[in-house]
Amino acid sequence: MSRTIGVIGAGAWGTALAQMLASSGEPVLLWARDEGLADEINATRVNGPYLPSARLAETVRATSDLAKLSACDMALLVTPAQHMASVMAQMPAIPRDLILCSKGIEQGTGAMMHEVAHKAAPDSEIAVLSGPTFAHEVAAGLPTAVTLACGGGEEQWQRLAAAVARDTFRPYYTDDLVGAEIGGAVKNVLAIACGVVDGLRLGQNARAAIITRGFAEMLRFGEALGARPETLNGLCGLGDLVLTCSSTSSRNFSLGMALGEGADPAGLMADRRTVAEGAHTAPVLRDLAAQKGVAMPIVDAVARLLEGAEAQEIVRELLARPLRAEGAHA
Ligand SMILES: NC(=O)C1=CN([C@@H]2O[C@H](COP(=O)(O)OP(=O)(O)OC[C@H]3O[C@@H](n4cnc5c(N)ncnc54)[C@H](O)[C@@H]3O)[C@@H](O)[C@H]2O)C=CC1
Ligand SMILES: O=C(CO)COP(=O)(O)O
Repeated sequence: MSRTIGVIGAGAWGTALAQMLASSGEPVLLWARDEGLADEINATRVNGPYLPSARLAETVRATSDLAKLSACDMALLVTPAQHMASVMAQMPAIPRDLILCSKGIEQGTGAMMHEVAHKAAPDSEIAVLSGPTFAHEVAAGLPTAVTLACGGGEEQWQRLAAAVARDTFRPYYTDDLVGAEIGGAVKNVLAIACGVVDGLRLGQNARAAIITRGFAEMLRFGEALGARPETLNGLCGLGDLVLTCSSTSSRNFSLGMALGEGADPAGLMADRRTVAEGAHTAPVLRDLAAQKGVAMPIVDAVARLLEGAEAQEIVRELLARPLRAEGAHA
């Protein structure tokens, strides 16, 4: 068994996590799909297409050979949510400890990421790392705190916390995998909604209203799926919601802004190299909420906008909804 930590996915977040882990001198093996990118990272110490701001430590080695990651005893999975299953299926063996870092829900199956991972690797112990974490800040060593949800309970937490905590990277424990995943998946959709508000110049009152009413949607959906409210009140829920709903550094927020400014959704999606997970999560989240009888009007609005509905019309509809008690469940 190699003591090297594996990071599967060399987008912005996988690269930042690799650099954060390597900051203590640890060897880290980073998998990039594209052989040319792996070579470029090894030769220049920079991931130009996805995280140009960071110069990577010498102990980060990139490879495009997934089989090499199978030899690690711990791996962070950092692919876009929709590609996690296909990447895992290509691995000859899956490391025992898996830390899932993607934020989304699988289209077609409606599966959460830990369900996708468990199906592909029933013998692995699964954890979820999620929270307010812009990749470029983590790579720069700026202070960051995350939720580390461990399905294997406190024993796994002791092992993983020791492996991923660093001077400026601080994990907090929970055993609530579902809550940790719902926070990250739902906040991406709400960040799109906040971007739309900005793009339409609807003001900061409206943004605060979307964050608060969106958080109520996240809590309702979480309750229906068995998440604990205190998890969603934490870094992976409220923390990440606040970060991504108020910054153009968020790809989801920026996508929403462009929609609010009148861009064509299909064109926006076709032109992307980076992932805006909320656009993939919105339709599947809307369907899951409907199946569970959970009212999520803001999520529904984002899904319709992405299907081409007119933004001003959606806003009129949201504002015309019946008046109700703030704590009401609908
Ligand atoms: N960038 C950030 O600040 C953060 C991102 N995340 C999450 O991490 C996950 C990955 O996002 P980023 O690293 O930001 O990605 P990115 O947007 O920087 O890069 C896109 C990634 O998708 C990969 N990709 C494209 N098509 C693929 C395919 N068919 N199979 C496998 N991989 C494919 C590309 O190789 C690249 O690594 C997402 O779920 C995101 O929500 C979580 C926290 C922070
Ligand atoms: O998840 C993130 C920060 O916690 C990154 O957000 P975006 O994917 O919207 O850029």
